[in-house]
Amino acid sequence: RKLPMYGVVVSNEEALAKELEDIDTWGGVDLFKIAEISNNRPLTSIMYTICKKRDMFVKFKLSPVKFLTYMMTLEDHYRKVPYHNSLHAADVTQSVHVLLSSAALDSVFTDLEVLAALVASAMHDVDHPGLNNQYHCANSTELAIMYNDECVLENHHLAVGFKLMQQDHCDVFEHFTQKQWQSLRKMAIDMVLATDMSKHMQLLANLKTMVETKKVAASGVLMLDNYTDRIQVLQNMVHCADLSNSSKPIEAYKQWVARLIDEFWMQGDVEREAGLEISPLCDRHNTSIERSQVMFIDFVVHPLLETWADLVNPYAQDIINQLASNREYYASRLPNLPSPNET
Ligand SMILES: COc1ccc(-c2ccn(CCC(=O)N3CCOCC3)n2)cc1OC1CCCC1
Ligand SMILES: [Mg+2]
Ligand SMILES: [Zn+2]
Repeated sequence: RKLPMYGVVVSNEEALAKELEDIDTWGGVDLFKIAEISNNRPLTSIMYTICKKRDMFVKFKLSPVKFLTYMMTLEDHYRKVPYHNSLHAADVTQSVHVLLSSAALDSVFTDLEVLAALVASAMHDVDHPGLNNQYHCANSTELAIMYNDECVLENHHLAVGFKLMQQDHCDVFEHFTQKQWQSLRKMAIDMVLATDMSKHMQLLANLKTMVETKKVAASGVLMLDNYTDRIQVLQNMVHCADLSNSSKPIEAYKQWVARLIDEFWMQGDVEREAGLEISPLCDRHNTSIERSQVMFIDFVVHPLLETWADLVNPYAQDIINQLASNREYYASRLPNLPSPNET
């Protein structure tokens, strides 16, 4: 049976082909347009295109039909919340695909590690309710009770992502040896759990140490000789992709900001309605969008991406440059503070 070129049946395959041309480039795809053309299946079409390009179906004897059934089921389990929907998962998956292709990482990772990073990215926020971990823990929600306040959402995303795979028609890795399956599952779990912001400082510290002690082969590629080092690079890679909005072309960045603020404000509305304390940045009557973006770039994103750029030096300079220009965009639009003599 002939499968659709990009996994999803679309009205206009040439238009989709055109949008997917620069899938190997940072910020090279317009995901919002891909969502429109693919009948709102950006995650399925992006993931299928990447896995086909990386020859995963041949390498691992994956059934394209089962793969597509799983991806569409996974995509259906992303909620229609403003930010944490399947478009964000498609964005992180494409970003990881580009980071994996850094020349400094050339043939550093095995095909199984690459597949694990792509699967982790695709499922990393599935069934996100649009309410963050702080909300779940503060209110001892069902999920917080289930996961004892520890990486609550991230544990849930993994549970849903892997549960869907147990259905026979979604059993993508049916031909895997027990060893392959256990390895992919452990690596995907370690990567998704590392997208919890509470792990950020530890991840960054590990990455800095790795940069200081990095061993590079004569060919210029990184040498990672144990699981701890290998998984740390993969965890930081997915984490960088998860925080990559501010280092993408400004038009895309502005869209992500608008979607995230919408989701935060919806959470604030839920908290206000319930008479709860409104979480930081979630009060629609009191937010400085520009200031919070500039501060987040200065204190979180830039330190992380700069360290990543050092690790794969010089192969992330364009990412750093885009981040700097995007920071300037918001810094130059900071509402000017009342000058001291104004009351
Ligand atoms: C487009 O702007 C952002 C895009 C992504 C993030 C961001 C932070 C942490 N992550 C990783 C997942 C996580 O832990 N989250 C998901 C976001 O909500 C907080 C818990 N992602 C932050 C962003 O901006 C900052 C927050 C509001 C103003 C400055
Ligand atoms: Mg998340
Ligand atoms: Zn995410």
